[in-house]
Amino acid sequence: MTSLERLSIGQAEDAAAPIASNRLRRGKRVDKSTSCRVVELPGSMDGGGEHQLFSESGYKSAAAASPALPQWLRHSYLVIGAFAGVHREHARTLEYAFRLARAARSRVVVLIIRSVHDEEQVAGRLLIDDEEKARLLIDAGASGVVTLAVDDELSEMDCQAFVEEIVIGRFGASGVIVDARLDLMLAEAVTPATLARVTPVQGVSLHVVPARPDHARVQAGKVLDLLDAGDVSGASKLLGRHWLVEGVVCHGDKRGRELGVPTANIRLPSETRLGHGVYAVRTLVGRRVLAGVASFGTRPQFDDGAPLLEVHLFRFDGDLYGQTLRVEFIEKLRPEQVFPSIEALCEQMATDIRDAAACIELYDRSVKSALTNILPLSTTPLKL
Ligand SMILES: Cc1cc2nc3c(=O)[nH]c(=O)nc-3n(C[C@H](O)[C@H](O)[C@H](O)COP(=O)(O)O)c2cc1C
Ligand SMILES: Nc1ncnc2c1ncn2[C@@H]1O[C@H](COP(=O)(O)OP(=O)(O)OP(=O)(O)O)[C@@H](O)[C@H]1O
Repeated sequence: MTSLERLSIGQAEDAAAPIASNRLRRGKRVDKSTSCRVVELPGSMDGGGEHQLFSESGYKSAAAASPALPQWLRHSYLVIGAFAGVHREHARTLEYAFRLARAARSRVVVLIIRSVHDEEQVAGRLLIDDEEKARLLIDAGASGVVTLAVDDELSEMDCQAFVEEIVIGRFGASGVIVDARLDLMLAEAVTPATLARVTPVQGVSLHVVPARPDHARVQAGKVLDLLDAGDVSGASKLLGRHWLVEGVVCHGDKRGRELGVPTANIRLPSETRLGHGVYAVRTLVGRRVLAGVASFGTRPQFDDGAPLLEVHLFRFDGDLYGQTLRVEFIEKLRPEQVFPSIEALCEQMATDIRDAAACIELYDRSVKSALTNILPLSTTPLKL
């Protein structure tokens, strides 16, 4: 999703209607309790559009409430996995699928099977939610993303039923691409081995992306440990993109402007494990990406209150209250500290601003010279 605007979220009835418009309806945040949602992404949806995404909270509800997959997405290559965190390991599988699809002049649809473990991680903002995953996968080049949670119906399927009812029945897929370590816990484990037994009989090609050795694999847990330690650049390397958060700007203690550094305050979920400290950030404000410096923590200098993200944007003056910002973390500059005086804190903040500006300038230059595969926030791509 290039504009990174608010996604349009349909409720159950919307889901029954075909998506016919490419207009983004500015809506409320996703109601996670909705049984079935259709998320509409920008792009040409009429006459064989490119971007479509369904997110469903269970197989049964999906089958009952959602429309059949549009004709133009049938006979695609189907990538199946959990996509927890959407990191470079997933990009590798996707890249494989894109190559196959290009050669066959076909498309790639991603089927995300969402696990309970994944949901727990998402709740703590440690991993990204369905909406964010879908944005990344669509940006990376997938034509459709469907998310299914393992409900009673799905969990009772063996591999054959999974292939017959979902891979063929729902998607009409011509090929399936999976990571060698796929292990979906249904009534019978869905793994490359069980798929290999079933798919040839059903006329579906199976492509297994070979596993890399353990030490070379990216695992969501490693990313989380790095975030815990505030090592956001290390986490970015594993993710193949920057870790980011999204939140609404709320009112604070009216100190920022007095200190000469106004900060847009964003409350992150209490479980957020990002290490406290001062970071160089890039922030999406409307359609503009602005460099800035952010402090995440308890402000020991003043109150040691609840952790808060405070973002000071460079070359910006305006009212941000109530706006949704997306903040991308580039580099940690230092830990939160207590200074001998407010003046000393202000001096340090001036240094932080200079350091963050230099850090982001360097980052921008390295992106332009293509030395890094982490591209600008507005495209949030996945790269190998
Ligand atoms: C670049 C930067 C560095 C900061 N460093 C610290 C720090 O080391 N210790 C601290 O207690 N607060 C730190 N803060 C938080 C400020 O104390 C806070 O932004 C200020 O109190 C304004 O709060 P308000 O937005 O609620 O008015 C920092 C803020 C910024 C923007
Ligand atoms: N360059 C900037 N970066 C961040 N916010 C800015 C900037 N310029 C103006 N603002 C506005 O100023 C606000 C932050 O100001 P300040 O830090 O003084 O207030 P606050 O802590 O939110 O307290 P209160 O809302 O109670 O006045 C932001 O929410 C935003 O609306």
